[in-house]
Amino acid sequence: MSYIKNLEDLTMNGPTQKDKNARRSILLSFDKAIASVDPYKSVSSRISDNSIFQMNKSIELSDFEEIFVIGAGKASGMMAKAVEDKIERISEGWVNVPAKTEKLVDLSKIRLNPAGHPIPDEGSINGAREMLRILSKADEKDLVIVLISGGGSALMEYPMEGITLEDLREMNRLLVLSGADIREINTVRKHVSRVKGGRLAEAAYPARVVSLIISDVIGDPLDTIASGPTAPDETTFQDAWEVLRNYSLVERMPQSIIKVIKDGVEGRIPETPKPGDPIFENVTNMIVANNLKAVQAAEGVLRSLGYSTLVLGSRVQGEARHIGKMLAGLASSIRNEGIPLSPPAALLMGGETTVTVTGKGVGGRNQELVLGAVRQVAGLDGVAIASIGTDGIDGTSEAAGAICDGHTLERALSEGLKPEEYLKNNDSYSFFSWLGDAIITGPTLTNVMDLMGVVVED
Ligand SMILES: Nc1ncnc2c1ncn2[C@@H]1O[C@H](COP(=O)(O)OP(=O)(O)O)[C@@H](O)[C@H]1O
Ligand SMILES: O=C(O)[C@@H](CO)OP(=O)(O)O
Ligand SMILES: [Mg+2]
Repeated sequence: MSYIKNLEDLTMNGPTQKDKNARRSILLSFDKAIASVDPYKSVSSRISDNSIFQMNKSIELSDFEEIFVIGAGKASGMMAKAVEDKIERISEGWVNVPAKTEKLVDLSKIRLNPAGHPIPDEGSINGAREMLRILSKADEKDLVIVLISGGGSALMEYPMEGITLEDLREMNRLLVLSGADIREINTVRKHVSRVKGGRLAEAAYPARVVSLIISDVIGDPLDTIASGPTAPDETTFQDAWEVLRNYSLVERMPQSIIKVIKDGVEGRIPETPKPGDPIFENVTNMIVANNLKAVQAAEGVLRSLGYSTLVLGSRVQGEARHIGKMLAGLASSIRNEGIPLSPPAALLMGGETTVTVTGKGVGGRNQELVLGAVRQVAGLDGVAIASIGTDGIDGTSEAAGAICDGHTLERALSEGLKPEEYLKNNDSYSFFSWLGDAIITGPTLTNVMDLMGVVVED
Protein backbone atom coordinates (compact mmCIF):
# COMPACT_ATOMS: atom_id res chain seq x y z
CA MET A 1 0.00 0.00 0.00
CA SER A 2 1.22 3.45 -0.82
CA TYR A 3 0.73 6.33 1.61
CA ILE A 4 1.79 9.18 -0.67
CA LYS A 5 -1.20 9.67 -2.96
CA ASN A 6 0.48 12.01 -5.44
CA LEU A 7 3.85 10.25 -5.70
CA GLU A 8 3.73 10.08 -9.52
CA ASP A 9 2.81 13.76 -9.94
CA LEU A 10 5.48 14.83 -7.45
CA THR A 11 8.03 12.79 -9.41
CA MET A 12 7.00 14.23 -12.78
CA ASN A 13 7.30 17.79 -11.41
CA GLY A 14 11.08 17.42 -11.61
CA PRO A 15 12.15 19.33 -14.74
CA THR A 16 15.11 17.08 -15.60
CA GLN A 17 15.39 13.30 -15.60
CA LYS A 18 17.86 13.44 -12.72
CA ASP A 19 15.47 15.60 -10.71
CA LYS A 20 12.71 13.07 -11.36
CA ASN A 21 14.95 10.23 -10.18
CA ALA A 22 15.97 12.07 -7.01
CA ARG A 23 12.37 12.99 -6.22
CA ARG A 24 11.09 9.49 -6.79
CA SER A 25 13.78 7.91 -4.61
CA ILE A 26 13.27 10.11 -1.58
CA LEU A 27 9.48 9.80 -1.80
CA LEU A 28 9.64 6.00 -2.08
CA SER A 29 11.90 5.90 0.96
CA PHE A 30 9.48 8.04 2.99
CA ASP A 31 6.57 5.90 1.90
CA LYS A 32 8.28 2.72 3.14
CA ALA A 33 9.36 4.52 6.30
CA ILE A 34 5.76 5.27 7.21
CA ALA A 35 4.83 1.65 6.45
CA SER A 36 7.60 0.47 8.81
CA VAL A 37 5.87 2.18 11.74
CA ASP A 38 2.41 0.96 10.81
CA PRO A 39 0.61 0.79 14.18
CA TYR A 40 -1.26 -2.38 13.26
CA LYS A 41 1.92 -4.30 12.46
CA SER A 42 3.89 -2.72 15.29
CA VAL A 43 1.34 -4.02 17.79
CA SER A 44 0.38 -7.34 16.22
CA SER A 45 4.03 -8.38 15.92
CA ARG A 46 4.28 -8.20 19.74
CA ILE A 47 1.29 -10.48 20.34
CA SER A 48 1.54 -14.24 19.87
CA ASP A 49 -1.21 -16.82 20.44
CA ASN A 50 -0.93 -16.52 24.15
CA SER A 51 1.36 -13.67 25.12
CA ILE A 52 2.38 -10.07 24.68
CA PHE A 53 6.15 -9.91 24.45
CA GLN A 54 9.15 -7.72 23.81
CA MET A 55 12.72 -8.99 24.05
CA ASN A 56 12.97 -10.68 27.46
CA LYS A 57 9.59 -9.48 28.74
CA SER A 58 6.52 -11.66 28.27
CA ILE A 59 3.02 -11.43 29.66
CA GLU A 60 0.99 -14.65 29.47
CA LEU A 61 -2.62 -13.89 28.57
CA SER A 62 -3.94 -17.13 30.09
CA ASP A 63 -2.81 -15.90 33.53
CA PHE A 64 -5.71 -13.42 33.56
CA GLU A 65 -9.44 -13.71 34.02
CA GLU A 66 -10.52 -10.61 32.15
CA ILE A 67 -8.71 -8.48 29.59
CA PHE A 68 -9.57 -4.78 29.20
CA VAL A 69 -8.27 -2.32 26.59
CA ILE A 70 -8.00 1.43 27.02
CA GLY A 71 -5.85 4.20 25.55
CA ALA A 72 -5.57 7.35 23.46
CA GLY A 73 -3.55 8.86 20.63
CA LYS A 74 -3.39 9.53 16.93
CA ALA A 75 -2.17 5.98 16.23
CA SER A 76 -4.24 4.22 18.87
CA GLY A 77 -7.18 3.30 16.60
CA MET A 78 -5.09 1.00 14.44
CA MET A 79 -3.31 -0.29 17.54
CA ALA A 80 -6.73 -1.25 18.91
CA LYS A 81 -7.57 -3.03 15.68
CA ALA A 82 -4.43 -5.16 16.02
CA VAL A 83 -5.30 -6.05 19.62
CA GLU A 84 -8.84 -7.00 18.65
CA ASP A 85 -7.67 -9.18 15.76
CA LYS A 86 -5.05 -10.95 17.88
CA ILE A 87 -6.84 -11.39 21.21
CA GLU A 88 -10.28 -12.97 21.20
CA ARG A 89 -10.92 -12.73 24.90
CA ILE A 90 -11.43 -8.96 25.32
CA SER A 91 -14.11 -8.09 27.88
CA GLU A 92 -14.40 -4.39 27.09
CA GLY A 93 -12.40 -1.58 25.55
CA TRP A 94 -12.49 2.18 25.16
CA VAL A 95 -9.90 4.18 23.18
CA ASN A 96 -9.89 7.92 22.36
CA VAL A 97 -8.80 8.96 18.86
CA PRO A 98 -8.88 12.24 16.90
CA ALA A 99 -12.44 13.14 15.88
CA LYS A 100 -13.36 11.72 12.44
CA THR A 101 -10.55 9.13 12.41
CA GLU A 102 -12.77 6.86 14.52
CA LYS A 103 -14.67 6.13 11.33
CA LEU A 104 -11.55 4.89 9.54
CA VAL A 105 -11.17 1.81 11.73
CA ASP A 106 -13.79 -0.90 12.09
CA LEU A 107 -13.93 -2.52 15.52
CA SER A 108 -16.45 -4.68 17.33
CA LYS A 109 -15.39 -4.98 20.99
CA ILE A 110 -13.32 -1.87 21.54
CA ARG A 111 -15.17 1.42 21.30
CA LEU A 112 -13.29 4.15 19.42
CA ASN A 113 -14.34 7.46 20.86
CA PRO A 114 -13.83 10.76 18.96
CA ALA A 115 -11.94 13.43 20.92
CA GLY A 116 -10.28 16.84 20.43
CA HIS A 117 -6.69 17.57 19.36
CA PRO A 118 -4.63 19.71 20.00
CA ILE A 119 -7.23 21.21 22.34
CA PRO A 120 -9.22 18.70 24.44
CA ASP A 121 -13.00 18.58 24.17
CA GLU A 122 -15.95 16.86 25.78
CA GLY A 123 -15.04 13.61 24.00
CA SER A 124 -11.59 13.68 25.64
CA ILE A 125 -13.21 13.82 29.07
CA ASN A 126 -16.13 11.46 28.44
CA GLY A 127 -13.75 8.83 27.08
CA ALA A 128 -11.38 9.18 30.03
CA ARG A 129 -14.34 8.81 32.41
CA GLU A 130 -15.30 5.55 30.68
CA MET A 131 -11.70 4.34 30.99
CA LEU A 132 -11.70 5.10 34.71
CA ARG A 133 -14.98 3.20 35.00
CA ILE A 134 -13.39 0.18 33.31
CA LEU A 135 -10.36 0.42 35.60
CA SER A 136 -12.56 0.47 38.69
CA LYS A 137 -13.84 -2.99 37.65
CA ALA A 138 -10.39 -4.46 37.00
CA ASP A 139 -8.79 -6.34 39.90
CA GLU A 140 -5.59 -8.32 40.50
CA LYS A 141 -6.81 -11.23 38.38
CA ASP A 142 -7.23 -8.99 35.32
CA LEU A 143 -5.04 -7.49 32.59
CA VAL A 144 -5.37 -3.94 31.25
CA ILE A 145 -3.80 -3.28 27.86
CA VAL A 146 -3.15 0.46 27.36
CA LEU A 147 -2.57 1.79 23.82
CA ILE A 148 -0.65 5.04 23.92
CA SER A 149 0.53 7.32 21.11
CA GLY A 150 1.24 10.97 20.49
CA GLY A 151 -1.71 13.29 20.79
CA GLY A 152 -2.91 11.35 23.82
CA SER A 153 -2.47 14.35 26.12
CA ALA A 154 -5.27 16.30 24.48
CA LEU A 155 -7.33 13.29 23.45
CA MET A 156 -7.65 11.80 26.94
CA GLU A 157 -8.16 13.93 30.03
CA TYR A 158 -9.98 13.92 33.32
CA PRO A 159 -9.04 17.05 35.20
CA MET A 160 -8.77 17.55 38.96
CA GLU A 161 -11.81 18.79 40.84
CA GLY A 162 -12.74 22.41 40.20
CA ILE A 163 -11.32 22.58 36.66
CA THR A 164 -13.99 23.01 33.98
CA LEU A 165 -13.63 21.94 30.36
CA GLU A 166 -13.32 25.60 29.38
CA ASP A 167 -10.47 26.10 31.89
CA LEU A 168 -8.76 23.00 30.56
CA ARG A 169 -9.08 24.20 26.98
CA GLU A 170 -7.74 27.64 27.88
CA MET A 171 -4.79 26.07 29.71
CA ASN A 172 -3.95 23.99 26.64
CA ARG A 173 -4.29 26.97 24.29
CA LEU A 174 -1.95 29.05 26.43
CA LEU A 175 0.59 26.25 26.79
CA VAL A 176 0.84 25.26 23.12
CA LEU A 177 1.31 28.87 22.04
CA SER A 178 3.78 29.75 24.82
CA GLY A 179 6.97 28.45 23.23
CA ALA A 180 7.36 25.83 25.98
CA ASP A 181 8.59 22.45 24.70
CA ILE A 182 6.53 19.26 24.96
CA ARG A 183 8.26 18.17 28.18
CA GLU A 184 7.41 21.47 29.82
CA ILE A 185 3.86 21.55 28.48
CA ASN A 186 3.23 18.04 29.73
CA THR A 187 4.74 18.83 33.14
CA VAL A 188 1.82 21.20 33.65
CA ARG A 189 -0.76 18.90 32.06
CA LYS A 190 0.32 16.00 34.30
CA HIS A 191 -0.24 17.98 37.48
CA VAL A 192 -3.84 19.01 36.86
CA SER A 193 -4.96 15.57 35.73
CA ARG A 194 -6.41 12.38 37.18
CA VAL A 195 -5.13 10.22 34.30
CA LYS A 196 -1.70 11.62 33.32
CA GLY A 197 1.71 11.29 34.93
CA GLY A 198 1.20 7.68 36.04
CA ARG A 199 -2.22 8.32 37.53
CA LEU A 200 -3.91 5.96 35.06
CA ALA A 201 -1.62 3.18 36.34
CA GLU A 202 -2.56 4.21 39.87
CA ALA A 203 -6.25 3.90 38.98
CA ALA A 204 -5.65 0.47 37.44
CA TYR A 205 -3.91 -0.93 40.52
CA PRO A 206 -3.98 -3.82 41.50
CA ALA A 207 -4.70 -5.04 37.95
CA ARG A 208 -1.71 -5.97 35.77
CA VAL A 209 -1.00 -3.25 33.16
CA VAL A 210 0.83 -3.53 29.86
CA SER A 211 1.20 -0.36 27.79
CA LEU A 212 2.07 -0.51 24.13
CA ILE A 213 3.48 2.84 23.07
CA ILE A 214 4.23 4.54 19.76
CA SER A 215 6.62 7.39 20.48
CA ASP A 216 6.32 10.86 18.97
CA VAL A 217 8.79 12.53 21.33
CA ILE A 218 12.54 12.87 20.86
CA GLY A 219 14.39 10.21 22.84
CA ASP A 220 11.17 8.25 23.58
CA PRO A 221 10.73 9.50 27.20
CA LEU A 222 7.95 7.38 28.72
CA ASP A 223 6.80 10.11 31.10
CA THR A 224 6.32 12.66 28.30
CA ILE A 225 4.73 10.71 25.43
CA ALA A 226 0.99 11.51 25.76
CA SER A 227 1.89 12.75 29.30
CA GLY A 228 2.90 9.26 30.46
CA PRO A 229 -0.40 7.88 31.80
CA THR A 230 1.27 4.64 32.95
CA ALA A 231 4.83 5.86 33.56
CA PRO A 232 6.49 7.05 36.77
CA ASP A 233 6.53 10.84 36.70
CA GLU A 234 9.94 12.50 37.06
CA THR A 235 8.39 15.97 37.42
CA THR A 236 6.74 17.73 40.36
CA PHE A 237 4.10 20.37 41.14
CA GLN A 238 7.01 22.70 41.80
CA ASP A 239 8.33 22.06 38.24
CA ALA A 240 4.86 22.79 36.85
CA TRP A 241 4.80 26.07 38.76
CA GLU A 242 8.25 26.98 37.33
CA VAL A 243 6.99 26.36 33.79
CA LEU A 244 4.07 28.74 34.34
CA ARG A 245 6.44 31.34 35.74
CA ASN A 246 9.13 30.98 33.07
CA TYR A 247 6.61 31.46 30.27
CA SER A 248 4.76 34.30 32.02
CA LEU A 249 1.58 32.25 32.23
CA VAL A 250 0.71 32.69 35.92
CA GLU A 251 -1.38 35.80 35.36
CA ARG A 252 -3.14 34.45 32.30
CA MET A 253 -3.99 30.91 33.47
CA PRO A 254 -7.54 30.20 34.69
CA GLN A 255 -7.75 30.48 38.48
CA SER A 256 -8.74 26.83 38.90
CA ILE A 257 -5.48 25.69 37.27
CA ILE A 258 -3.39 27.98 39.47
CA LYS A 259 -5.25 26.76 42.56
CA VAL A 260 -4.59 23.05 41.83
CA ILE A 261 -0.90 23.64 41.19
CA LYS A 262 -0.50 25.83 44.28
CA ASP A 263 -2.36 23.25 46.40
CA GLY A 264 0.03 20.63 45.03
CA VAL A 265 3.13 22.71 45.76
CA GLU A 266 1.87 23.23 49.32
CA GLY A 267 1.22 19.51 49.79
CA ARG A 268 -2.60 19.57 49.82
CA ILE A 269 -2.78 17.35 46.71
CA PRO A 270 -0.61 14.23 46.54
CA GLU A 271 2.22 14.18 43.95
CA THR A 272 1.97 12.04 40.82
CA PRO A 273 3.49 8.56 41.42
CA LYS A 274 7.28 8.65 41.20
CA PRO A 275 9.95 6.13 40.09
CA GLY A 276 10.19 3.36 42.66
CA ASP A 277 6.49 3.55 43.58
CA PRO A 278 5.30 -0.06 44.12
CA ILE A 279 2.29 0.39 41.77
CA PHE A 280 4.76 0.22 38.86
CA GLU A 281 5.71 -3.35 39.79
CA ASN A 282 2.42 -4.23 38.09
CA VAL A 283 3.17 -2.17 34.96
CA THR A 284 5.15 -2.94 31.81
CA ASN A 285 5.69 -0.12 29.31
CA MET A 286 6.81 -1.19 25.81
CA ILE A 287 7.78 1.14 22.97
CA VAL A 288 6.57 -0.63 19.81
CA ALA A 289 7.52 1.98 17.18
CA ASN A 290 9.55 5.18 17.04
CA ASN A 291 11.13 7.67 14.69
CA LEU A 292 14.48 5.88 14.45
CA LYS A 293 12.77 2.79 13.11
CA ALA A 294 11.20 4.86 10.33
CA VAL A 295 14.45 6.66 9.47
CA GLN A 296 16.28 3.36 9.24
CA ALA A 297 13.58 1.94 6.97
CA ALA A 298 14.00 4.94 4.66
CA GLU A 299 17.75 4.39 4.67
CA GLY A 300 17.26 0.73 3.72
CA VAL A 301 15.19 1.71 0.67
CA LEU A 302 17.75 4.26 -0.54
CA ARG A 303 20.63 1.86 -0.05
CA SER A 304 18.83 -0.81 -2.06
CA LEU A 305 18.33 1.78 -4.81
CA GLY A 306 22.13 2.22 -4.97
CA TYR A 307 22.74 5.39 -2.94
CA SER A 308 25.46 5.78 -0.33
CA THR A 309 23.56 6.72 2.78
CA LEU A 310 24.11 8.44 6.08
CA VAL A 311 21.60 8.84 8.91
CA LEU A 312 22.20 12.07 10.79
CA GLY A 313 20.15 10.90 13.75
CA SER A 314 16.57 10.88 14.89
CA ARG A 315 16.79 13.72 17.40
CA VAL A 316 16.84 16.76 15.13
CA GLN A 317 15.35 19.91 16.61
CA GLY A 318 15.51 23.57 15.68
CA GLU A 319 13.78 26.30 13.67
CA ALA A 320 12.43 24.54 10.57
CA ARG A 321 13.65 26.99 7.92
CA HIS A 322 17.20 26.87 9.31
CA ILE A 323 17.29 23.08 9.17
CA GLY A 324 16.11 23.32 5.55
CA LYS A 325 18.94 25.68 4.71
CA MET A 326 21.38 23.32 6.36
CA LEU A 327 20.13 20.38 4.26
CA ALA A 328 20.56 22.47 1.12
CA GLY A 329 24.13 23.26 2.17
CA LEU A 330 24.84 19.58 2.68
CA ALA A 331 23.41 18.79 -0.77
CA SER A 332 25.79 21.32 -2.24
CA SER A 333 28.75 19.78 -0.39
CA ILE A 334 27.87 16.33 -1.67
CA ARG A 335 27.55 17.62 -5.23
CA ASN A 336 30.69 19.80 -5.20
CA GLU A 337 33.14 18.11 -2.83
CA GLY A 338 31.78 14.61 -2.30
CA ILE A 339 31.50 15.40 1.41
CA PRO A 340 30.21 13.76 3.57
CA LEU A 341 29.37 11.21 0.81
CA SER A 342 30.05 10.90 -2.91
CA PRO A 343 27.03 10.92 -5.18
CA PRO A 344 24.78 9.09 -5.68
CA ALA A 345 24.09 9.74 -2.03
CA ALA A 346 21.34 10.35 0.49
CA LEU A 347 21.26 11.92 3.93
CA LEU A 348 18.37 11.21 6.26
CA MET A 349 17.28 12.44 9.61
CA GLY A 350 14.31 12.37 11.91
CA GLY A 351 13.00 14.44 14.78
CA GLU A 352 10.76 17.43 15.13
CA THR A 353 11.57 20.99 14.18
CA THR A 354 9.68 24.04 15.40
CA VAL A 355 8.27 27.13 13.75
CA THR A 356 8.02 30.53 15.35
CA VAL A 357 4.72 31.52 13.75
CA THR A 358 4.33 35.26 13.18
CA GLY A 359 2.45 35.28 9.86
CA LYS A 360 -1.12 34.44 8.96
CA GLY A 361 -0.52 31.86 6.23
CA VAL A 362 -1.24 28.16 6.04
CA GLY A 363 1.61 25.73 6.60
CA GLY A 364 3.52 23.42 8.85
CA ARG A 365 7.03 22.77 10.05
CA ASN A 366 7.84 20.25 7.29
CA GLN A 367 6.73 22.48 4.44
CA GLU A 368 8.44 25.46 6.00
CA LEU A 369 11.68 23.45 6.28
CA VAL A 370 11.62 22.67 2.57
CA LEU A 371 10.70 26.26 1.72
CA GLY A 372 13.77 27.31 3.71
CA ALA A 373 15.90 25.17 1.35
CA VAL A 374 14.51 26.38 -1.98
CA ARG A 375 16.84 29.33 -2.61
CA GLN A 376 19.96 27.68 -1.21
CA VAL A 377 19.61 24.53 -3.34
CA ALA A 378 18.81 26.45 -6.55
CA GLY A 379 20.95 25.59 -9.57
CA LEU A 380 21.95 22.07 -8.49
CA ASP A 381 20.77 19.35 -10.87
CA GLY A 382 19.56 15.97 -9.62
CA VAL A 383 18.95 17.00 -6.03
CA ALA A 384 15.73 16.56 -4.04
CA ILE A 385 15.01 17.76 -0.52
CA ALA A 386 11.88 16.62 1.30
CA SER A 387 10.33 16.63 4.73
CA ILE A 388 7.17 14.93 5.95
CA GLY A 389 5.16 14.54 9.15
CA THR A 390 4.58 10.80 9.58
CA ASP A 391 1.04 11.45 10.88
CA GLY A 392 0.17 12.89 7.47
CA ILE A 393 -0.95 16.33 8.66
CA ASP A 394 1.63 19.11 8.76
CA GLY A 395 0.58 22.02 10.97
CA THR A 396 -2.52 23.86 9.80
CA SER A 397 -2.41 22.45 6.26
CA GLU A 398 -3.91 19.44 4.48
CA ALA A 399 -0.52 18.24 3.33
CA ALA A 400 1.96 15.94 5.09
CA GLY A 401 5.02 17.83 3.88
CA ALA A 402 6.75 19.08 0.74
CA ILE A 403 9.51 18.40 -1.76
CA CYS A 404 11.79 20.69 -3.77
CA ASP A 405 14.71 20.40 -6.17
CA GLY A 406 17.39 22.64 -7.65
CA HIS A 407 14.92 24.01 -10.22
CA THR A 408 12.07 24.81 -7.84
CA LEU A 409 13.19 28.43 -7.39
CA GLU A 410 13.16 29.00 -11.15
CA ARG A 411 9.70 27.44 -11.45
CA ALA A 412 8.39 29.49 -8.53
CA LEU A 413 9.76 32.81 -9.75
CA SER A 414 8.28 32.24 -13.20
CA GLU A 415 4.89 31.94 -11.47
CA GLY A 416 5.57 35.08 -9.45
CA LEU A 417 6.11 33.21 -6.16
CA LYS A 418 8.94 34.52 -3.99
CA PRO A 419 10.02 32.05 -1.26
CA GLU A 420 10.92 34.86 1.15
CA GLU A 421 7.42 36.35 1.00
CA TYR A 422 5.83 33.00 1.75
CA LEU A 423 8.30 32.38 4.57
CA LYS A 424 7.54 35.77 6.03
CA ASN A 425 3.84 34.95 6.16
CA ASN A 426 4.35 31.31 7.29
CA ASP A 427 2.49 30.38 4.12
CA SER A 428 4.48 27.34 3.00
CA TYR A 429 1.42 25.29 2.04
CA SER A 430 0.17 27.95 -0.38
CA PHE A 431 3.61 28.02 -2.01
CA PHE A 432 3.94 24.27 -2.48
CA SER A 433 0.34 23.53 -3.37
CA TRP A 434 0.55 26.15 -6.14
CA LEU A 435 3.60 24.34 -7.53
CA GLY A 436 2.02 20.91 -7.02
CA ASP A 437 4.83 19.99 -4.63
CA ALA A 438 2.87 19.49 -1.42
CA ILE A 439 3.07 15.83 -0.38
CA ILE A 440 -0.43 14.45 0.19
CA THR A 441 -1.14 11.39 2.31
CA GLY A 442 -4.17 12.23 4.45
CA PRO A 443 -4.11 10.91 8.05
CA THR A 444 -1.75 7.91 8.07
CA LEU A 445 -3.05 6.72 11.46
CA THR A 446 0.51 6.51 12.76
CA ASN A 447 2.66 9.20 14.43
CA VAL A 448 6.44 9.10 14.97
CA MET A 449 7.36 12.78 14.36
CA ASP A 450 8.99 13.87 11.09
CA LEU A 451 11.34 12.57 8.39
CA MET A 452 13.71 14.84 6.51
CA GLY A 453 16.26 14.11 3.84
CA VAL A 454 18.19 14.94 0.72
CA VAL A 455 19.02 12.77 -2.31
CA VAL A 456 21.81 13.69 -4.73
CA GLU A 457 22.06 11.84 -8.05
CA ASP A 458 25.34 10.96 -9.71
N1 LIG B 1 1.29 28.58 9.21
C1 LIG B 1 2.18 27.77 9.78
N2 LIG B 1 3.36 27.52 9.20
C2 LIG B 1 4.27 26.71 9.77
N3 LIG B 1 4.07 26.07 10.92
C3 LIG B 1 2.91 26.26 11.55
C4 LIG B 1 1.91 27.12 11.03
N4 LIG B 1 0.87 27.12 11.89
C5 LIG B 1 1.22 26.30 12.90
N5 LIG B 1 2.45 25.77 12.70
C6 LIG B 1 3.19 24.84 13.56
O1 LIG B 1 2.59 23.57 13.51
C7 LIG B 1 2.73 22.95 14.79
C8 LIG B 1 1.62 21.97 14.99
O2 LIG B 1 1.72 21.04 13.97
P1 LIG B 1 1.07 19.61 14.09
O3 LIG B 1 1.50 18.82 12.90
O4 LIG B 1 -0.38 19.75 14.36
O5 LIG B 1 1.81 19.15 15.42
P2 LIG B 1 1.83 17.73 16.11
O6 LIG B 1 2.42 16.81 15.11
O7 LIG B 1 2.70 17.96 17.30
O8 LIG B 1 0.43 17.42 16.45
C9 LIG B 1 2.74 24.07 15.78
O9 LIG B 1 3.66 23.78 16.79
C10 LIG B 1 3.16 25.32 14.99
O10 LIG B 1 4.45 25.73 15.33
O1 LIG C 1 0.16 13.94 23.35
C1 LIG C 1 1.19 14.55 23.60
O2 LIG C 1 1.52 14.88 24.74
C2 LIG C 1 2.17 14.92 22.52
C3 LIG C 1 3.43 14.10 22.72
O3 LIG C 1 3.18 12.75 22.80
O4 LIG C 1 1.65 14.69 21.23
P1 LIG C 1 1.13 15.88 20.27
O5 LIG C 1 2.26 16.86 20.17
O6 LIG C 1 0.80 15.23 18.96
O7 LIG C 1 -0.06 16.48 20.93
MG1 LIG D 1 1.52 16.64 13.04
